[in-house]
Amino acid sequence: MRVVDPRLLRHAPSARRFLVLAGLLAALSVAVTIAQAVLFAHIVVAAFLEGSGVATLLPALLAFGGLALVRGALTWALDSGGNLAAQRVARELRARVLAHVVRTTPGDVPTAEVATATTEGTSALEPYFARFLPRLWLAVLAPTAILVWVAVHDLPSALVMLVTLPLIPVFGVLIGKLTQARTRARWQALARMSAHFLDVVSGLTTLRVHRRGVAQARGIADTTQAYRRETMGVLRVGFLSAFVLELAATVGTALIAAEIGIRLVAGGLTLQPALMVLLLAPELYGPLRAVASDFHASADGVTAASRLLDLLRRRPAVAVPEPARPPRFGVVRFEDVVAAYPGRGTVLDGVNFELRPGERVALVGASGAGKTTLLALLLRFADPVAGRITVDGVDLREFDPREWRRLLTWLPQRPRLRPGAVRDAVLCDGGPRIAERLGVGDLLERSVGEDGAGLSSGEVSRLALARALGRDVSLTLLDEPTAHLDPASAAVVAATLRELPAHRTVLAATHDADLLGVADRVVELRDGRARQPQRAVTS
Ligand SMILES: Nc1ncnc2c1ncn2[C@@H]1O[C@H](COP(=O)(O)OP(=O)(O)OP(=O)(O)O)[C@@H](O)[C@H]1O
Repeated sequence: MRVVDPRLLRHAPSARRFLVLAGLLAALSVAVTIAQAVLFAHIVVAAFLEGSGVATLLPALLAFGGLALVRGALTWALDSGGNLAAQRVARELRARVLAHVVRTTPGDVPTAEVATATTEGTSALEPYFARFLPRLWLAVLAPTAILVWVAVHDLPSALVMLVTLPLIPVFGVLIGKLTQARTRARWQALARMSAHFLDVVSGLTTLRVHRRGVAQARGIADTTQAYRRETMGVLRVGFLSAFVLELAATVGTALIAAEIGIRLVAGGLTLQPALMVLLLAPELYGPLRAVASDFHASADGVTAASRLLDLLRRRPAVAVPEPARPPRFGVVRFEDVVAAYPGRGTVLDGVNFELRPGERVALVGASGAGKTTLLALLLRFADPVAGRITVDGVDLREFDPREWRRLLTWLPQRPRLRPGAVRDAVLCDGGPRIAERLGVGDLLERSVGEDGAGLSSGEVSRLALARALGRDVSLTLLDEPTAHLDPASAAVVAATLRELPAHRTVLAATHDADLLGVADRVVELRDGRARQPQRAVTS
């Protein structure tokens, strides 16, 4: 596992800036630490061996106090800078991931995974930035600078330091390997728990109907227990690592103290360098010990970040050329369009047909014939695997899908409303009037919860229809618009379609006789092809 993922630096500019800033602050902090040790040794020797008075030592004492303040300020700056960077990076990554997943095929998004990674995952970045990264810099800079400084002033002590120092990284790596496996297992358990919970909640009605509620509660308890076990495992490794590393650092410092003591007694060393080395010894091991014991925080942060970054690696479902052409509506032509799903094979196998501006076309075909798939291609949820769809001769792939979708409205088979005030969800040019005609006008003052909670599915369908028909756009795509409606409402939909302004083009997948009556043309999908357009049956 890399302690700093280069992709993180690429995708989150705040991470790059913080890494540079943390390096500078850490370098300053190391310089201040060394200066403090030198000053302290000087003050002690001057006061106790040379008998200097307070007046003589005042500048040195003031400088020492000043350095202590600077060191405190640097530690504070590193901490709060880290917290700030973590929040910024979390925001940047969350925005990127969410913007990216909406470009992948709807239904193909691992919802629970995205939810976990962008909430729990991003909060795991906080200890990583606020603690681990600054300490990583200190762990690189402090031992190097202290070793060089001590080597210049007392070579034997530097040699002892050089021999004992690797103890900590060695223990750190051993424990790190254990931490890494444990952390990965913990994240997997968390993702499993979230996905399972989401599945259960979305299927709650079905579970109640089939009296499977209690069994599912047991399932939730089991996945929660598995997550608890993994979390405790990670904590155990964390405590173990803290103990082992503390021991290694203490042994290292003790060896240096013993070596210095012996040479001091034997007269091979004077007090000032001895004191300085003794003061610097804990500073040599300290940052390494801190970074090694924080490895589990880093492992959590790195794992969380790499899960977010992996989501960014998911290829978008549709290609977007740079620069994308601004879309203009016109004649839509399907030219030998082939569509396929992995594991299902070809659904549309050379579809050819034309949709002229202002036409009302009904799309019919047996269940599974590919009507929804054809609408999905027009919506650019996917691109044809062969052939092309053109708008006034321009390949649909030339346009930015988001810009293209601004020219359309779409009523899916299972429509949803944005949670909140119903009026806001349906707010569009003619929406409220159509809602009124469909008998759901009074619902506009109500509010709707997640997934349509608080409204019946028929009410959601009618409100969504009002939204789709009410927006004055070029192309309206309707997928079984009357499937969940009573005959009276279906007749209103047909009448509304008939009254739509002439410039609006409508393509509706339907079997409803009323709607077929409104259509200028009927296109039938059979055996993966669009059959010769027939004249619509006029009502
Ligand atoms: N995401 C998917 N992965 C694999 N196969 C799929 C996927 N979506 C649809 N299919 C398959 O593609 C075929 C066409 O599906 P599609 O939903 O386009 O048909 P449809 O004509 O709209 O059917 P219906 O009238 O029942 O809504 C079906 O056999 C379906 O099982």
